[in-house]
Amino acid sequence: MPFQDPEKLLMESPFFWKLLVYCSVCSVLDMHNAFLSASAIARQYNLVTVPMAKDPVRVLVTGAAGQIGYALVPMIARGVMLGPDQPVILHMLDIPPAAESLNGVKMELVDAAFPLLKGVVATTDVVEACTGVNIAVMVGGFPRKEGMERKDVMSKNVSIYKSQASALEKHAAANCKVLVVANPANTNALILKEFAPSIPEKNISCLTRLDHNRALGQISERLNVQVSDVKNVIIWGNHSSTQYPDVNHATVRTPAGEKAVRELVADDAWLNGEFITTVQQRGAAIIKARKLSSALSAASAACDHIRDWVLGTPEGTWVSMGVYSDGSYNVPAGLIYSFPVYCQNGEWKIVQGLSIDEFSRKKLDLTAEELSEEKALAYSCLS
Ligand SMILES: NC(=O)c1ccc[n+]([C@@H]2O[C@H](COP(=O)([O-])OP(=O)(O)OC[C@H]3O[C@@H](n4cnc5c(N)ncnc54)[C@H](O)[C@@H]3O)[C@@H](O)[C@H]2O)c1
Ligand SMILES: O=C(O)C[C@H](O)C(=O)O
Repeated sequence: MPFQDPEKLLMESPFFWKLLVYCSVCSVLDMHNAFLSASAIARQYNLVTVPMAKDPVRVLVTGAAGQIGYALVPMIARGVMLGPDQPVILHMLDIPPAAESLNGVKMELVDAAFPLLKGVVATTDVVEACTGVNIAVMVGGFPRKEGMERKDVMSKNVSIYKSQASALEKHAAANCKVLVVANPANTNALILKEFAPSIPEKNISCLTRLDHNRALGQISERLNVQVSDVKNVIIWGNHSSTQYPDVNHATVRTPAGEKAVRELVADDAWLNGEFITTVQQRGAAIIKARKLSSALSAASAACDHIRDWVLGTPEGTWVSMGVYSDGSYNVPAGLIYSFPVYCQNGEWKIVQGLSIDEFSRKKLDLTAEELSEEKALAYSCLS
């Protein structure tokens, strides 16, 4: 049932008004007490059906003054992430040089008068930001600048994720779900996991849903079908140019039933070549076109990721999430690697038993190797 304001529902009930008049008389025209008495009686005796309002969920967005943050926070406040009946309290963290801009975002959130938004914490204090949060979307990080080596950017970001891991571990709500967006997303998530040992590994993930959605988009354009009719692509591995977008199990809903993407595209050269490189390089193509990295699609994918994780994936549909490898599909355990997952009751499970051909095997191994190298580099930066 959609969320309805209980007080408004009470006011709309003719019976409530009769009761109110009666209680007013009894309270000798003390209307405030009369209202409280009438609503208490009405609720106690179930005279009016009033749905229970949900408690707000606290959602942390780090790097909230940045460009993904600016696209993401209104989506969360509108119910795109957790549903149209779920009130939220936004916790927004950024660093002191961005404090004024962060405050501007807070002002805009107030001005937008989102009915689901029950509070905003805008802070540069990591402890205040993390306190009591149920969901943490980690977007904050140091962008790569001209002349910087890969190791320099890795070094800055893994130190941020090491310190924010401790703050989340100590101050977030029990069972807080964490999504790392900032690059290198898989390795930042791994560092967060390693330095927050009391957060269960099943609660830490990284964003590869943007790549998954990009793959759906490419197939939909190629076949000229609705993107919502395409499903079960897979992104394996790293959110980098070694990721493997795999369509071997993907299908399209057609008037004649579900058909395999490979059969409909009927062009293996395209599927094994240009399709893969287009998805792998899409982030770079956006940077080239916009002179900025993707933001609205990244924010939308972050909402998709959390929504499916919390509310479940549709029957027969899987999505891609960067999660802690348990050795499934012979991917080395101990990496944060993107797998196909089903979600139910707030938990993800890796889809098992999919066939992996020789072409795919090489691609799964290549991206795993890159992740192992990143892990070693991250540890060398921290030591
Ligand atoms: N995984 C994905 O699919 C995906 C997609 C797009 C972008 N990204 C990555 O997301 C990150 C954010 O992108 P953006 O375009 O919003 O960048 P941005 O530079 O616009 O914003 C980053 C924000 O993080 C803040 N920040 C820096 N250090 C911080 C810290 N220690 N704590 C809190 N905040 C901090 C900065 O002040 C800034 O406001 C980048 O690393 C980008 O590469 C990932
Ligand atoms: O920020 C980037 O390097 C690209 C980003 O991860 C993306 O996939 O759009």
